[in-house]
Amino acid sequence: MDTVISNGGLNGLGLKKVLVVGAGGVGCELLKNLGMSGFERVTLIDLDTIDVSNLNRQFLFRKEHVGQAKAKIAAAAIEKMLHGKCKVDPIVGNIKEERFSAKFFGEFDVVLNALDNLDARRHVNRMCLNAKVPMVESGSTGYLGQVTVVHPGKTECYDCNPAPVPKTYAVCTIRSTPEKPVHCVVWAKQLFELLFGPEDESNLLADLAKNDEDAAENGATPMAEGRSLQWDRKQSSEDFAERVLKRVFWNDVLRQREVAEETWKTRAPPEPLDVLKIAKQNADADAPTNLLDQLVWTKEQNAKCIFGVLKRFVERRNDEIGNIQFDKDDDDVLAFVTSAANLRASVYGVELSSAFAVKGIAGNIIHAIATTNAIVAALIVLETIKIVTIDQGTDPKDASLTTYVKRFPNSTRRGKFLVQTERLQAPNRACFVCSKGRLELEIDLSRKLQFLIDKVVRGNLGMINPSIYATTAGNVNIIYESGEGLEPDEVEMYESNAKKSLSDLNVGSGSTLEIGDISQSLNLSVLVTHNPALGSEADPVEFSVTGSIPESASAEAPSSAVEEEALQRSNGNKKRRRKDDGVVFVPTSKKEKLQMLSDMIEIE
Ligand SMILES: Nc1ncnc2c1ncn2[C@@H]1O[C@H](COP(=O)(O)OP(=O)(O)OP(=O)(O)O)[C@@H](O)[C@H]1O
Ligand SMILES: [Zn+2]
Repeated sequence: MDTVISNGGLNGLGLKKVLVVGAGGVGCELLKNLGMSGFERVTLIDLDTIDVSNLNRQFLFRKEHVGQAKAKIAAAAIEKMLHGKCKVDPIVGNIKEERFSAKFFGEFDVVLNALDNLDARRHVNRMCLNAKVPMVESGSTGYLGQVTVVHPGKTECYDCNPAPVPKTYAVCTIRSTPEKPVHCVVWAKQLFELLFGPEDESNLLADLAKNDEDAAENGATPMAEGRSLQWDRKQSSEDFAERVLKRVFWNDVLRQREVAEETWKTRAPPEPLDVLKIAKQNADADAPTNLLDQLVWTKEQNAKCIFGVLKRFVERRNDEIGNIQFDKDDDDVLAFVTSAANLRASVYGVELSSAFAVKGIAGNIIHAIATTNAIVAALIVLETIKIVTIDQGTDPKDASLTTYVKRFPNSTRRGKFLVQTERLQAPNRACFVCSKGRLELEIDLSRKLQFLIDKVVRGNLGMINPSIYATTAGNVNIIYESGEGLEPDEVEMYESNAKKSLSDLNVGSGSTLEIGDISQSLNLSVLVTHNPALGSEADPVEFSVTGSIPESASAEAPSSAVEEEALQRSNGNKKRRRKDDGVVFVPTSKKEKLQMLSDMIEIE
């Protein structure tokens, strides 16, 4: 430790200001490497507290730190380890908060991502582009790892390659012909969201709730359309549990046997289960309590578990019902999803799974491997040193690299390698983030504005506080705004708009949406095409977004001078400037890349 050089250190690394985002598996390794390499001025942001499950690989944390802020404990551990030579400034917070503005990012020489989710990565990418600060991006998933560098305006940004779409399943497989545990887990998650989550018209089981003939039969008042399986406030917890169980494991299974008669000629038909009877008859079979061992529960245990947990939601968490998000770390949620998936599996003759396995499938988890994290963190530091010591005038494409850590060595003429490098590419001229590319959106216009906001604008485009202007036949309409500074009547108006369909808001085929997020300094032009077939059983893809090169972009390079201010406020009046509607070119497809980001790995 005493070998650390001070006074700016070797190559002046000690004077460089580094921002590290994330103090998890990769972050802990990275902080140690930075300190040991001679970096002395590090700012560290993490929003989370230390969990017992972090201790096996996040080696800066000890048992006594559980429950405390990661950023603070990691900073203190590094300072102690390096006798105060490396000063780590901890910030407990979400990097997406507005206080972390482009000015904040601009104070650093380099930003290092050690994150575990796509949203935060995309946001940091945008902030670094705005602040013109180089960023090192990383990912680690099981045996696979990836490190790459973004030099704003000079190399590809994080959004230049469209994110892989998470695996979706044909609605009918989930709804009526599950064959694998994963199909049952996806179904159970959907059922959970239907019963306890926010209203979502794209829930795969929405129709299950609609034909609720037995709601009336059981004396329950049918709720709003599509929600009749939900808890009716007048209902006891036991009645609610009975109704749900009878509905999904008995009545609906009988219906599936009739409806899909053809299917059962080639495979065994589903067998309805009287879950309530099983749960009550086996009063002495223990309901499972340990969710993390790898035992597979029996049918009886699953029955007891689901009956218990359904009642528990009503008895203890009724004020949250309608707003509970799926969370793999919420024990009630995991107990529900495991037992529901396993009972479904029993009905369809699919093998049952342990809660541990279900947690992995439902949360898309691939267990972290400390060695991969260590390799990734080492690569991040190598790229960082190159960035901060690079000679002015050197093309960053000649210095920085993308590196993949692979599970199996690939053979090359020079031998077999577990680590493979690739040159950085120039920005994708159709990228809507760094090159002002135009976007085309195909969507069913009977969808609600809320769907557009949640799935397209926040989900697909990665915006946080969007504003949306629609232009149809030359008329401009402000249909949505969010973020701070809105008047109460505006908030009310936009909430009411969110419930309307896009066509009711005058958005038609050929309309242009100008979608902006001031916090990300991002404004986009999106050309809309109506496609009523999207999101149907035959075509489960709910919408499609494709990038294109705007006609106005210069042939040589994307220019930040093309920057437009589509959304501008002045004197309380909203004014806007519009970019020409250019002819749209579809870009040639980008080279195939290994997709290793931890949260996007396919389940199968
Ligand atoms: N928006 C964000 N702002 C700040 N920190 C974030 C943000 N999103 C994620 N992080 C932090 O990034 C780190 C990622 O680390 P890692 O992948 O090891 O995840 P983990 O939550 O510690 O472990 P696991 O998910 O494997 O249980 C976490 O500490 C997490 O709190
Ligand atoms: Zn880009």
